[in-house]
Amino acid sequence: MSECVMEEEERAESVVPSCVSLKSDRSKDYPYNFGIRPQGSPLKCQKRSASIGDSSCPKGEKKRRTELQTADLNNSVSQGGELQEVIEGHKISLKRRCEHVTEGTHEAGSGTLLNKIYTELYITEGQSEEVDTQHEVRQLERTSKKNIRDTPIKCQDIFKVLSEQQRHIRVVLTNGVAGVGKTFSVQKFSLDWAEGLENQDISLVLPLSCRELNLIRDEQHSLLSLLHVFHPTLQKIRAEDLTVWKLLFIFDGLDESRFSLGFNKHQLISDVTQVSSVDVLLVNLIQGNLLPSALIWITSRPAAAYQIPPSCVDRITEVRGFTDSQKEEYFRRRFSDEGLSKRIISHIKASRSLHIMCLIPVFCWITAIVLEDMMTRDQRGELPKTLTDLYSHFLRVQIKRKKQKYGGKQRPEELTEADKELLLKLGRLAFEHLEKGNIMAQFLQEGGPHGDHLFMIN
Ligand SMILES: Nc1ncnc2c1ncn2[C@@H]1O[C@H](COP(=O)(O)OP(=O)(O)OP(=O)(O)O)[C@@H](O)[C@H]1O
Repeated sequence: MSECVMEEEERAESVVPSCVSLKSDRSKDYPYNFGIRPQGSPLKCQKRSASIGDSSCPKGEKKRRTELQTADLNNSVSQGGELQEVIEGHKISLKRRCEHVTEGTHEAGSGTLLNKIYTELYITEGQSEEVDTQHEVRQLERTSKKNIRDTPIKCQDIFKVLSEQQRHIRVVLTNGVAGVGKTFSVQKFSLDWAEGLENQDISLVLPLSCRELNLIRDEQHSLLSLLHVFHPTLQKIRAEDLTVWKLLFIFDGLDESRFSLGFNKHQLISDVTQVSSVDVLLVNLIQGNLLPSALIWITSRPAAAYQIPPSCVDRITEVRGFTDSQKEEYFRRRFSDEGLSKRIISHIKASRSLHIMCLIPVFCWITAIVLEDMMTRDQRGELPKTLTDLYSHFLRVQIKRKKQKYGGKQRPEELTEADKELLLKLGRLAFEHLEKGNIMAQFLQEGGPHGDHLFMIN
């Protein structure tokens, strides 16, 4: 999909690390969030403390030890309670950030509820074999018609052992093309967990966006300090807690990572307090040298997934997008006006290319934005039937929204000379980068009237 999208409020703020906030501009909105179900941490602490005893001790020493054990136990119990609080706080904060997606001109955090618009995705275990070089409409058409022998799997089940042949699933790699819903899946998985609905055997879910990890690429960290940086609510968590709890690390958007993950040659790290470069920490986590019992979920566009050696991966899944009935469900959920959703659905069904492209959720979103605008406000124009039509209208709607949000003297529909110049420059930039084979690039336009703007060719 070649699109040049202006990054603005259209994307939800990344819910991952709040302290290193960078507005996302991948397919659109994102966020994550996590919670925890402490698996009785005080109990585990008690066990650890109680094992200190040694029957071969002399009497005085034994008494002293007993006293020490009791103190340690009390300490652990109170720390366990404190830990529980920290975890609950983290859960609440992540839930808050995960439950909304910010779209349109909504202020960050006040957008649509994820659960209102989230539509079940078609996810399979396994992945398509070949890299497809056909035009994307043909590609998608073939994909949707392909006799898929891979097994459908629900997002919330990706770490579950589903058949007798399967062993423990520690590392899951989820592939999917741009805009197919990988980040939304991460967000939904996290929200369900934070709300206590799914995967409650996991103590702590830790989402880390690869894009945001890039920001500390040149820094040295231990795994513990890295967590503190990206999840400040977990400041009080200690090294030993990480080994006791069942953790899930989620690395979303491997394709955006600028790390070179050297799986063949790297420093071995098994201590969560040992400082190293971030890429070395990631490799050790994925390989299981560091926190061997932690679960790891990596999402990636297919072209970048090769970075993870197959030997490290216990399960590969692929987000395939929406089936035909899920496409309809998406539009029904999105619009409370039933008449409008019916009209949109029948328009999409009548246009072969739009219908095929709506396999990809982000395309459903673009279609929804454009058709809603045209059907409710601008009824004169002919509805777009081709992709070029649709993208042109999308650009127009985005410019209009930007003007509505930031104000301005001219009518929102009108393009100023400056708008036209900017659009032509963006077009030229996109074209030049596509010619160079850069299918994804970000540019920062500094000093704009409303601060910096991030543009992405994607
Ligand atoms: N399950 C879903 N229900 C409703 N809308 C969805 C769903 N999945 C994705 N979308 C829509 O598609 C957009 C893109 O999804 P998402 O960001 O999750 O894609 P992605 O696979 O992570 O893309 P990229 O590889 O570009 O990061 C979302 O912002 C949302 O508008």
